[in-house]
Amino acid sequence: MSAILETRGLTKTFGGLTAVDDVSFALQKGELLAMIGPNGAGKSTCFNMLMGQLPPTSGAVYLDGEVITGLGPRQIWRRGVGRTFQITATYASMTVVENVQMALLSHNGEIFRVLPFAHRMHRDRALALLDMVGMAAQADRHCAVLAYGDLKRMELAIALAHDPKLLLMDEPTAGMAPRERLALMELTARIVAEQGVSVLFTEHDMDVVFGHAHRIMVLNRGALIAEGNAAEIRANPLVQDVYLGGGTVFGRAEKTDA
Ligand SMILES: Nc1ncnc2c1ncn2[C@@H]1O[C@H](COP(=O)(O)OP(=O)(O)OP(=O)(O)O)[C@@H](O)[C@H]1O
Repeated sequence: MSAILETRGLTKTFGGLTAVDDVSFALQKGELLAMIGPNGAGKSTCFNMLMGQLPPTSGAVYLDGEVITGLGPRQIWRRGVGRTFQITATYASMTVVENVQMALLSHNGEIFRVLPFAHRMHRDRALALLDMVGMAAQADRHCAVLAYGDLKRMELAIALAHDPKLLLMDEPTAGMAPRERLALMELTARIVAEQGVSVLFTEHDMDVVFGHAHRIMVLNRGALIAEGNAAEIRANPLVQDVYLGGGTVFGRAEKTDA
């Protein structure tokens, strides 16, 4: 395996606060890597630096071995990094398939050139992507009437329309019911396995993390304090300390495994 994404000494300070503190990690190709940590640990700040929304104070980010530190979000996106957000952003007035078609048009740089014919373009590819996320049957429904879990699946299809080699998912299951969360992560794991996309995600639901991540990193107060597989992370005394009374957090996940 080789690294698709790597950070070295990534650091972000806001005034006197070090939100991300000298974080170095590597995400291997085809890996589903989770970044966890309590509120304020620095996960979103880290994501924002990876995606070019925030310049690091120091340190470097490499995509497929090339430095991308300092590039803007659009340049990084063009290099094959997709992102899903905590709050889903879609065109509510369009149908499901039209939203994915728009993403395909944007990916191909065709948006303005072909707007009058947009509804006809890339429909087959859009339907194939919707099929991949289990949404083909809802293709012609309007987004405004979709259940939240379905919107999240559509958002995944939109992210995949850009054919990303790396997908950054910031709390992909936020706002979902527990069973829906596991289903979305199961779907993500399947896409990782079948499409060869690499994924880095942040998540508060430990069942989701321990159920599906290949590897887990733990941030606390900006610093990377542990890294390993589910068993190693559960057994790590530092991690248990961070998740005070950690019995609650990790206990739930253990029950799922049993
Ligand atoms: N733009 C900013 N200006 C000042 N401080 C910030 C800014 N963004 C984040 N912070 C601070 O940096 C720290 C890390 O925040 P961040 O949002 O990255 O944590 P997080 O792990 O994503 O938290 P959560 O799980 O609650 O989303 C926090 O103390 C936060 O208050």
